[in-house]
Amino acid sequence: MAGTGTIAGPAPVAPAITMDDRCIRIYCNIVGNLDLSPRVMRSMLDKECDDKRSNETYRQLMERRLGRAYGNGEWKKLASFSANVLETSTDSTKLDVTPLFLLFTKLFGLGKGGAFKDPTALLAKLGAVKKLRNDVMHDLDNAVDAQKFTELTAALEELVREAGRFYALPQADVDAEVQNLNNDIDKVRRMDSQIIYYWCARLASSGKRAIRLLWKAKFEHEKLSLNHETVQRQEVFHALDMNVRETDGGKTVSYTEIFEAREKVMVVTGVAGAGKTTLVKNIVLQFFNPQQTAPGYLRPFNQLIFFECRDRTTPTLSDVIQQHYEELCIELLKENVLMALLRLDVLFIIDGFDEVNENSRKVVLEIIMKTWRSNCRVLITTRPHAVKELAPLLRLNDVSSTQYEILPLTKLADQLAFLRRYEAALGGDTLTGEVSKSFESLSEDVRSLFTEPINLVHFCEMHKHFPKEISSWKMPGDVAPVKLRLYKELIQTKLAGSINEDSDILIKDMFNAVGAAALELLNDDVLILMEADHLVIKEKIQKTPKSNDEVDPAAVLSVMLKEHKPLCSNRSSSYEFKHKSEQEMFAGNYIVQRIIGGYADSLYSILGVPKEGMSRLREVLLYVVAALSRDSPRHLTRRWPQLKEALCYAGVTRNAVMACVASCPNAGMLGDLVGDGSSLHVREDRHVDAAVAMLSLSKPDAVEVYMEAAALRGAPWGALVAAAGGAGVWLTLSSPDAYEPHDDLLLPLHDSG
Ligand SMILES: Nc1ncnc2c1ncn2[C@@H]1O[C@H](COP(=O)(O)OP(=O)(O)OP(=O)(O)O)[C@@H](O)[C@H]1O
Repeated sequence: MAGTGTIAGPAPVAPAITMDDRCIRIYCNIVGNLDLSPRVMRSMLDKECDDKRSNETYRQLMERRLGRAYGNGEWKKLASFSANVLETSTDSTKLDVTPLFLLFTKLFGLGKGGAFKDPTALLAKLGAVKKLRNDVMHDLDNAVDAQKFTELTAALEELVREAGRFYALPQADVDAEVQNLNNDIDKVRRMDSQIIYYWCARLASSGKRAIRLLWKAKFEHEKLSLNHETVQRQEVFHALDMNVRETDGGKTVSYTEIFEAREKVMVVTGVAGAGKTTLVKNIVLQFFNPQQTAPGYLRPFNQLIFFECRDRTTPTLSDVIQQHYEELCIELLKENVLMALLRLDVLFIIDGFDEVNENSRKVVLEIIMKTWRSNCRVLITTRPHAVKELAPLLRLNDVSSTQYEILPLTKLADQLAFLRRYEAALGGDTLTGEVSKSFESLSEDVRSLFTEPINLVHFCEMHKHFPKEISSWKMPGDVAPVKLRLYKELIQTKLAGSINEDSDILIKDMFNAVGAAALELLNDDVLILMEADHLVIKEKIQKTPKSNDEVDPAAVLSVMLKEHKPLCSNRSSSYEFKHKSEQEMFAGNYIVQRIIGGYADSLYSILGVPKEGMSRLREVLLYVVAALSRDSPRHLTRRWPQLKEALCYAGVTRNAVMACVASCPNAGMLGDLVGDGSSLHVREDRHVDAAVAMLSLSKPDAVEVYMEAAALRGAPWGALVAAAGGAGVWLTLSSPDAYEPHDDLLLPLHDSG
């Protein structure tokens, strides 16, 4: 069979052909659609393009007929996935059914030499052949259907005869072509195991089934980062929206719509924890789900290849193929399986381009170079900063792409829906709704810390591990102590395997390195870190005493910082703590460690900021007081005069003082800050206890209580009146029931003076 792509690689030992009838049917359909159809169409194309110059590409021919050149955007829109092959091919040998069909439709639209012939009948016959190709290549049930091959042979004969009419060929020529076609059809029926289409048939027949188990085992479950609990990945999957980067202002689309892009390469970007890997793993699971036929957006693909850029051990694409189709590669050789695969309709997924290394870069490049055919598509995920490295790689290989950005979950309804899935998956039959209820009860400020999926999963984990702390979160800063513990455990997981010793001290030192930088940046009023700042912190982490070469400081930092891709490709990335309160948390933690570590330095020299600039550290100082009161009250007492002064310079508010004391009762000495001659305001029931603690150490002129009667009834109101001593107590009660008696709340005031 001429031009059928006989195997170019080392010939495998010819297998004993014990093909079952099913495989023969698939073989016929594959050869019919991948070989016979294009050959018939190519011979027609040569007639249609008899004016084509030998060194002219099909794009150039179309431009000549159009009378002008296409703009690049116009061309991409017009030629879609076939753009590349049509602008590089000067003959039809590399064109298969999809670009051929497209070419015919466009050429007919352009007309030839002013003459117009109605192509409707011919296009209908071409369309029938193209439809059969897609039916067979996208659905195995059709590929095993012998009737499809019968339909195809009939459709091809009709096409040859219709082309004869359209191009006014002599009847004898048409009959000869039909005879040739029938001879080829007969040859197909006597299967040839030495041609590439045989391997294609084997792949189409058993390839998907062979790797289904591989991916199911790898991806079916998701292990949570902290408690090693697992959830079914597909059960918790939340369909995230995407922003199309190319369109200014950004159109929002669902993740399935990214496959509607005209470009063959789709690049999905997202910050750390935005859900890139989760997205592609779910796509893999959906593709291989044995229970259902693949969802519509995946139906055009016959095979799926998944490659992770963090892989350092797979040097070539054929090795990747070997991992996918181990058994077939033993029999057919990996190079041949790869060659055959590239003839099928394949989706290549490349995950985590930002983690690419010397080896995996070669594989990525091979994928990009070998998938020029219109039947392959490539989905690449990356953190935003690496786009500037990926874009030139694509450009250099003349590949156009569409870029999408995963959108954060900013709406409460979406956040709750996300949490409920995890809660249901973790709670088994006992869904209590506690996690989502607890989240819903948080203030909007606090909730704004949880817009990336990873943070929402952390919330679930914190809820499980530290539920009491969560119920006391009132401000973003409240999340910090619990987060710190969580960060510690996340880094421990990141470092697992790279350190042998107890990681506690190493992590403490790393936190200090990051905290010192966070403090310095706050002092300079800097929230965005430039590449140089990032480098300095990385060096500090590397120099921590228990660190070693195995510890990757960038990986440790990626747990704490989020990265921003520059808009301009010649600029470097910038970084940011996941929230300002987290920067304050790391800075505060560093100060606490310096104080507890027994350093004699004055507070001001630790803070490194003059009194006038102290307001920048307001929240940091409150964090320090709260942390010391929790972890080492004696150090709080010892440092209190300095801290009090700094807090005064920082202009800490009464409300903030009250909130701080409320979350750390040992911090009652903050009452000092309320000062003589002023009054203490109590507006929340949880602050009543705090006010009692503060009054034991300071004596304001008055205590003013503004509260709902029911709330005050549940608080130690009597103790507050007693602690107020000589200070005047001013009580303003509110109640939904105007006639409800409140005599009980007046009782403690009796004899109070
Ligand atoms: N769409 C989603 N549905 C449910 N959970 C998700 C989703 N996306 C992410 N998650 C959760 O967030 C975690 C982090 O997501 P993922 O690893 O996919 O992020 P990423 O963008 O690949 O991050 P990185 O850049 O750090 O590799 C996942 O392990 C999963 O628990």
